[in-house]
Parts: sequence; C-alpha cells; structure tokens
Amino acid sequence: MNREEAKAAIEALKDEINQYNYEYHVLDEPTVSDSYYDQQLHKLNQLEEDYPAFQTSDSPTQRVGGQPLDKFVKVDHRVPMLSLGNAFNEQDLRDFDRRVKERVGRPVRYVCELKIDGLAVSLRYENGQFTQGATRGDGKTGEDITQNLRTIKSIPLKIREEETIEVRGEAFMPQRSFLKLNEKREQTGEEPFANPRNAAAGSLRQLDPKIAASRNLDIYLYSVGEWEKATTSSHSEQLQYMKQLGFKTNRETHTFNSIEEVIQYTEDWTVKRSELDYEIDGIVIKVDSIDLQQELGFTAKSPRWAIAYKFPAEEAVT
Ligand SMILES: NC(=O)c1cnc(N)c2cc(Br)sc12
Repeated sequence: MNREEAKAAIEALKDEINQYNYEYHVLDEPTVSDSYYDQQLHKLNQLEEDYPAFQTSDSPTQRVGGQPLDKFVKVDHRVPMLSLGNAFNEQDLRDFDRRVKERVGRPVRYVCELKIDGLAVSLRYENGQFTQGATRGDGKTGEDITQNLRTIKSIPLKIREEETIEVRGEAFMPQRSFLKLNEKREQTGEEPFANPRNAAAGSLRQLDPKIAASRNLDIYLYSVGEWEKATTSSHSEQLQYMKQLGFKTNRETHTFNSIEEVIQYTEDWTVKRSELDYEIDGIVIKVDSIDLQQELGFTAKSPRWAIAYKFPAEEAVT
C-alpha cells in the first residue's frame, strides 16, 4: 500500500468507526458486532502507527488522550450557563404559567425535558471539530475537562456540519455502571460513591483521562450556547438540529400547549422515572418560542421562560 492509499484507507476507517460509535452510543442501534468493531479499530490503529502523519484528533483511536494533567485550566463561558428557578408542586407550575401569560399576553407552547441528574457541561465545536469541553462551574467560569469528555463515546469528535457551535448538556453515569463501579470499589476497599451524580462528577474531575475512560459515562445534550449561524425559531427546532448534527438528545422530550398537559407530564414521570437507566431529579419546562424567551428575559438569577420542576424526595427505603 503506498502513502496515498494509506491516507485514503485511514480516512475511510475513521468515518466508518465514528459511524459505528454513533449507531451504538447515540442511537443505541448497533449495526455491527463488537468483534467486527474491534477488528476495524485495530486496523486503524495499525495504519496510524505506520503513517503517523495521517493521524488526526477526530480519529476514534484518539479518545483517551495523553498524559494526566497536573491541574484543570479555567474556561470562561462565552454565553453564561443557566441556572433555573425551581417549582415543587402543581401550584408553583400554575404560578409560573400565570407569570408567563401576564407578560406575553397569551397562552404559549412549552417544551418539557427530563432533568438529568449529572454534571452540566458545555462542548465547543470549531469548524465542526470538538475543540473544548468545560464544566458549568459558577455559570460564567468552568474548568477545561476536554480530555475527559473526549472519552465519552456518545460525544462526537466532529459533527456533520463544519460550523462553530457550543452545545450544553448533562454528563451522567448510567445506573448499571454506577452499581458495577461501587461493587468494584467495595471489593478494593475504596469508599463507594453516594449516587450516580457524584460518581459522574468525580469521574470527570479526574486529572488522568484513563480513569474517566474506564467509567462508562454518557451524556444528553439539551441547549445551545454560542452559535454563529443561529437559524432556529424554537427550542424544539434547536433540539432537532442538534440531533441532525449527531448529538445525543433525549427521546422523552415533548411539547405541550397548556400547563395542564405539563402538569400531567410531571406526574407521569414522577412514577415512571424508576424505569430509566439513569437518574433524573425533575422536569425542565421551557417556553418553546425563542422570540418569546427573549421577550421574557431573565431575573437576576434565572430565566423567566424556564423552570425546573423538582420531584418530591423519595421515601427512604427502610
Ligand atoms: N433538558 C434540560 O434543559 C436539562 C436537563 N437536565 C438538566 N440537569 C438541566 C439543567 C439545566 Br440548568 S437545563 C437541564
């Protein structure tokens, strides 16, 4: 095989294996066996070793980065990451709806999304390449955890448009992985994590990316930050576009035209959440229209156009 053929073979294998990762980790619809996946990844590893000049950062072989960091670098969010006001019962939700209608003067369409109990992160893509990932921090300044986020296989290393966009989401540890991790920690005499949220946060705050890579983390993306060509007029359209770009979005998201339906959705998920393989601590409700979001604006602390309904604390199992 000559250099040109090797370059073409590497490009083809990168796209093929990135697609397999997308099918398995984003769609949960694998089309090849694990052994065939491993065989193709081995082929790519060999070719990149023989032709290192053709190895690029968006190669699936480059997910587990180099050396452990000695500290995390601070990152300023170009668009601050939100914090939401809380609702704890039906009346709080009706009050939220009343405040929105008083300002907007008519009923609005809401988007309801599961509130994932993980670690809020921001992912930055420049010309379609994953360039930086950061924790929420205080909303304005977070920590650069790019190396650790690269190990999450549901995070694309490059997206389907060569554009510059920041997306926000929640990294989390699936319940199955949490139970397995704590079993192992108890066997090795380590302190078990109290809950999957702490386990995910603890994993992403490791300076050695090999540890994060071993923790089987996952992510759902749910909003955009800086976006040079923002073209959508509603949040639900933004979610649809993020999905087209190759991001993992949550399939339980729904739009409703009344607070009654929103209340029903929160009641349904208060019961159904135990069926999920990841923890949620509530429901996020947003006004769908971007124009109306801008009209409603923010209070000193949080948006007037969104609220987080928090599930009642579960009865302690005695
Ligand atoms: N879908 C969403 O908007 C969403 C899901 N899960 C979360 N933990 C959060 C937190 C904020 Br702030 S928004 C949001």
